[in-house]
Amino acid sequence: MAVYTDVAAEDLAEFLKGYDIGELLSYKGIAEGVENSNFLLHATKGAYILTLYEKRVALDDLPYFLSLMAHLAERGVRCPQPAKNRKGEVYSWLAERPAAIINFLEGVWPRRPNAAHCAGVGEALAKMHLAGRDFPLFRKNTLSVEGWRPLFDLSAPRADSVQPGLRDFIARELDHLETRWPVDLPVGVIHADLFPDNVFFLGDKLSGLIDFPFSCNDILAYDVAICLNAWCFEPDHSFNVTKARALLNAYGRERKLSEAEQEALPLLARGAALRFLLTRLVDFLNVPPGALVKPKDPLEYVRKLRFHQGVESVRDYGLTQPGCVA
Ligand SMILES: Nc1ncnc2c1ncn2[C@@H]1O[C@H](COP(=O)(O)OP(=O)(O)O)[C@@H](O)[C@H]1O
Ligand SMILES: N[C@@H](CCOP(=O)(O)O)C(=O)O
Repeated sequence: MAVYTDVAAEDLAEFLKGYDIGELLSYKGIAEGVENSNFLLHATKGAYILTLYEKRVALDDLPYFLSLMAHLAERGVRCPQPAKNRKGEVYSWLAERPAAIINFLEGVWPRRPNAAHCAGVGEALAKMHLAGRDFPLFRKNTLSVEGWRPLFDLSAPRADSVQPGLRDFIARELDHLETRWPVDLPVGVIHADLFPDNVFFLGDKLSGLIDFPFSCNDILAYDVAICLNAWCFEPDHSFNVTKARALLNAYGRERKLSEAEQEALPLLARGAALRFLLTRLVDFLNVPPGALVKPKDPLEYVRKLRFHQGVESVRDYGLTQPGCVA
């Protein structure tokens, strides 16, 4: 989260009259995160998160992820629920942005994820994939392979100012992935951004998943690849195979990865690394003046991508027997 758009107290108090959550007691912007403007809100009936959806969220996509949260919660996946206003709507308008209120989820995200956290996220991801099977809405992933070249075109002219040679590095990787991206792997509802800051724990126990604006329909194993990138590297950028094994095994206990999915994992992990490299690069080069946001480091994902480029088989991610989750 971040704060791109400020909200005046009078406007917020007026906005809250449309909801049955009581009077505004206090609110403050949340500096964490990079995508939307978020506020922690205290009202007489409880604590909530107010989100104003910014650049990467299309208005047409709001019903998808807001109703997905309700769908998942009904099937036992712990995640926040959108509050409906008095007209029964899950979002309305504030400060000229679409805005939603969701309930506050207890827990903290792990600053230093360990193997137990990785197992927790693997299990929760698989359960989410299973719970999404009968979700009736469809949303294409605009940040999958077809979306990467437009991001590259936006960032290419200034990419070398971030690191010399970055432009060519990305261009080569994009060519590689565009010609090999799998088309026949199992698809379904994916979270698409299940980073540590989007998974809450109480002690070692996972207490819930947040941040669904990127959720969409895409290759299920691509979601696993996103998590391998987000959870299984150390601060010194080395890959931690113990964490990866814990994540993959826990995932596999709930939803077994097919042989084809396992074989595709190194390529999917390259794609996932490139996706976050590109969005971070675009954001890094285009911080809006006055925004309360700390752009994330694109070069972290260059290093991760280089690691995956050197991966020969899924065994390098901790799986010992292709075709079966150890
Ligand atoms: N439902 C929630 N309950 C409690 N805290 C939340 C909730 N949603 C978001 N937050 C807080 O806001 C931070 C960033 O939220 P996130 O959804 O990742 O932002 P963004 O909209 O930029 O993707 C989280 O790390 C957490 O501290
Ligand atoms: N996870 C993305 C950034 C978007 O997620 P947010 O939850 O931090 O807003 C990344 O790390 O690049």
